Amino acid sequence: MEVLAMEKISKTILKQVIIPRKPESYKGTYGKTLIIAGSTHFGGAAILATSATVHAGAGLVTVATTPEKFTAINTNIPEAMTIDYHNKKELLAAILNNNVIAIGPGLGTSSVAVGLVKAVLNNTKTDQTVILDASALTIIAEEKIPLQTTAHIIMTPHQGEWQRLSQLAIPDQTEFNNFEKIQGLNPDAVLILKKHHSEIYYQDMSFQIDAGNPGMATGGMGDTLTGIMAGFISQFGYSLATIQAALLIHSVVGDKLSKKQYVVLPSKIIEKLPKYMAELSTQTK
Ligand SMILES: NC(=O)C1=CN([C@@H]2O[C@H](COP(=O)(O)OP(=O)(O)OC[C@H]3O[C@@H](n4cnc5c(N)ncnc54)[C@H](OP(=O)(O)O)[C@@H]3O)[C@@H](O)[C@H]2O)[C@@H](O)CC1
Ligand SMILES: Nc1ncnc2c1ncn2[C@@H]1O[C@H](COP(=O)(O)OP(=O)(O)O)[C@@H](O)[C@H]1O
Ligand SMILES: [Mg+2]
Repeated sequence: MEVLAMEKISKTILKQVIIPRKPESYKGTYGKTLIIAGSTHFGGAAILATSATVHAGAGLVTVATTPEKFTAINTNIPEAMTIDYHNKKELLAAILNNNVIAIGPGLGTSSVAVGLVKAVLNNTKTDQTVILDASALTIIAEEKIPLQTTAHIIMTPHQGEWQRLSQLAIPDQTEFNNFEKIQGLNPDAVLILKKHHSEIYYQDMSFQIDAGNPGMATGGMGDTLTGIMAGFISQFGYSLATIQAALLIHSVVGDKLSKKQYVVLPSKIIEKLPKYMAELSTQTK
């Protein structure tokens, strides 16, 4: 039986992580990120994840998607580069060349998508971070693909996706059971379980955010979190603090917007990020 509440993540983490940029820096300083996302019916997920990554501060962002979405992506996020994820050679080069790889938003579960998930898990290594979200998690669950990369792994399921992956019905997704399932998948993987007051499982520690609201129950909200997570790790480096800050800022901005907006749009959270990050980075600690 769970008696103690999980540790809450304090907002001070935001000021610790979001520090002023060094004058001599350049785009390479803030990391290279590859977003593998989108398919015929889910172009918006790729746009939101990519836009969130760019707005969160990743130095160079490439999106691997289906070419029919290039125009939409280039129009919405001209800062991002595009590659065709059907082109195995280009895709492999991109997997090898990026520090952070986020895969899954709007990818669907086609045979092409299955191949993309396998390509990422088979070709990433120690100094990289792989963020597994949405369709990538569904594919891993359905195809029973082992999480065998030596890269850092962050899984970001909602409760339905975690049910598929862990076989735990939602009422059974307790702290104890979740830790046990992570051990079976990959003991080094980080789990971000998205819900009202989302949870982080990191090594043998667990944390919860005390932010977020039902106005955020809007399609594309998780795709946006994936982009923020990718952008933060790319820019601030992989650490527990970076993961906590990315998860928290998404909901803190969501809460700010919900004061005046009944429904919180993912694109509005993205738009607000750079200004809020500037405010945090200049505040005294
Ligand atoms: N604009 C775009 O392009 C968008 C594209 N998107 C892309 O669509 C793809 C499919 O992703 P998905 O999350 O929409 O559907 P899926 O994987 O079938 O999971 C839903 C199942 O889980 C259940 N469920 C239980 N608890 C839940 C919870 N807390 N939160 C959510 N669901 C919960 C739920 O139960 P129900 O709602 O039926 O009660 C249902 O049975 C993926 O690639 C994604 O990136 C979206 O991001 C939207 C915007
Ligand atoms: N009632 C709620 N309270 C707090 N946060 C919520 C609520 N509903 C949704 N969210 C947040 O919105 C996001 C939804 O993610 P997800 O279901 O993956 O969206 P999508 O796949 O449509 O992009 C998560 O970060 C979740 O925590
Ligand atoms: Mg999602």
